[in-house]
Amino acid sequence: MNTKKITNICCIGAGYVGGPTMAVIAQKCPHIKVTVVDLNEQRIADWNNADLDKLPIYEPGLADVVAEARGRNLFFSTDVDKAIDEAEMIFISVNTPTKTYGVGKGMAADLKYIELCARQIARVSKDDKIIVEKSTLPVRTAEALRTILTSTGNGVKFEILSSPEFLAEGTAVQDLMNPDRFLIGGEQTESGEAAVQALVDIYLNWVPRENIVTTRVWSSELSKLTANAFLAQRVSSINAISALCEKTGADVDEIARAIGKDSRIGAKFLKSSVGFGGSCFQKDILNLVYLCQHFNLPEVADYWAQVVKMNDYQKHRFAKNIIDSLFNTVSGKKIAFLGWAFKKDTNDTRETAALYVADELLQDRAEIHVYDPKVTEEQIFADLEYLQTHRVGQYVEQGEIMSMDEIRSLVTVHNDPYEAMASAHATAILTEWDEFKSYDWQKVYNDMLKPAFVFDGRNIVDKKQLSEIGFEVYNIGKGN
Ligand SMILES: NC(=O)C1=CN([C@@H]2O[C@H](COP(=O)(O)OP(=O)(O)OC[C@H]3O[C@@H](n4cnc5c(N)ncnc54)[C@H](O)[C@@H]3O)[C@@H](O)[C@H]2O)C=CC1
Ligand SMILES: O=C(O)[C@H]1O[C@H](OP(=O)(O)OP(=O)(O)OC[C@H]2O[C@@H](n3ccc(=O)[nH]c3=O)[C@H](O)[C@@H]2O)[C@H](O)[C@@H](O)[C@@H]1O
Repeated sequence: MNTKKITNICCIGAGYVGGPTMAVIAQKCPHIKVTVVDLNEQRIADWNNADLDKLPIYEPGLADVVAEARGRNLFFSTDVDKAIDEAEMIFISVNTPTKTYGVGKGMAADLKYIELCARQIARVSKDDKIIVEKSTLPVRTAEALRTILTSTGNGVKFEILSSPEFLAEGTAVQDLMNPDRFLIGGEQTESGEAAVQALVDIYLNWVPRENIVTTRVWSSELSKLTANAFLAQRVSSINAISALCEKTGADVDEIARAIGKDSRIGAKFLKSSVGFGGSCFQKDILNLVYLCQHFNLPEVADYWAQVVKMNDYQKHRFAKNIIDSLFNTVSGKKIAFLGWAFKKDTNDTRETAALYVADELLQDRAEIHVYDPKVTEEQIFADLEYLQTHRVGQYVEQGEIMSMDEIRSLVTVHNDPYEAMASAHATAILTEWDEFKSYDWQKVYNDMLKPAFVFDGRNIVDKKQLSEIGFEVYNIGKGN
């Protein structure tokens, strides 16, 4: 096995993980050539765009990192074969969505893109390589990769490492620059340990050794699903308490502050909300549930499934509260949406709570006027269209499939938040963008219909101030 220092890396998948991760590696390791490849020509063209505002992913600080490394030792290309051939280490960073068909539909991770990568690497490679699983994968995927990679019989040797990514969107660059830890799982063989060391050496260019954790492969793979399950469970736990707060007059933010002071609990990730979104929490928990079912652990499966159920309930509760408060129907009423992204500081909308809330209101024929500082109109309609063809989840399944013509007649996307809210019956805050806090709420009030409702799904506006202006304000987890 090759134990020399790595000088040429390839990453398959130029998405939210592959792009920022490789940009940071390239910036921190000018001696390593990093090539990020993707089948999606538009995405690669966008990564190569001279105008850094047009990068395919919006992340604070990312444009500066790309500007420094691109063309020096960071390259974006569609020539996957060439990049594989030249690389000593190949990161696989392709998407692993929930299966939408066949065995494990709606639960298991769809590994078809991973398998395609493995087959392509096996076909193209002429010398030994280290393969790094960056994508989030079910435990024991490395075994399947090995079977494919070693099936050619051409004598090329592969070491497979698991190094899952823990970055969060919106803070990707910061998370990559100062990670709590980088994790590497490898085999306990001489060549396995050499491969682990090769990757440790790369991370050591900017991460202290104590923040690089090494484990067995299976532990590393399962750590990623476990971390996301624990994080999502915290959000569902505080959201469950928010429902009880609303019935009892307790304040969920005060509770979060009180319990967060306990160092065993910790203060982070206790922000009650309209529900978690994003491409990973739900997908990874469903994957975990599927694995537990597969290994005949139904009690464990049920335990984790409840985290997703609670999240569906939270989104539903928010939508239902809007309808109930607006005198039991929103038909023909104008509801402004502030925010569409699944969290602030990202243009990513995958599994965003806003989509599910919009769907429930559209079922009742509300007119929705959306403003989001970073999400495009095209993306919002693509999300709504996707939902019509993938009605999965305890509440959306009950909804009827709507035609895109009807949806387009009910949904308007605005570039100006004040226009979105003018003459609205209600404003719903779905994403915690900072700019929403500093709006001229008196002007908003003047322009809205009365009674003017604000449903704050992120608890970011000052309820007292808005109530004094005259708004009817509903928060999450605050007895009204
Ligand atoms: N989005 C996030 O914040 C995080 C995601 N992850 C995990 O990382 C993985 C990737 O996620 P994202 O970057 O969000 O996905 P993404 O969908 O943004 O990017 C994946 C890219 O892979 C490309 N691709 C798929 N098959 C390919 C092939 N055979 N050859 C070349 N390119 C191919 C796609 O065209 C796409 O551009 C997933 O497993 C996800 O669970 C892990 C941590 C954070
Ligand atoms: O595997 C992944 O994809 C990533 O998933 C999450 O990152 P991400 O989904 O980008 O963003 P988070 O900050 O975790 O937020 C997820 C959702 O939970 C919500 N959330 C988060 C925290 C909180 O206290 N309350 C809350 O409602 C957010 O608004 C958002 O909708 C994890 O935080 C990352 O460590 C992980 O790498």
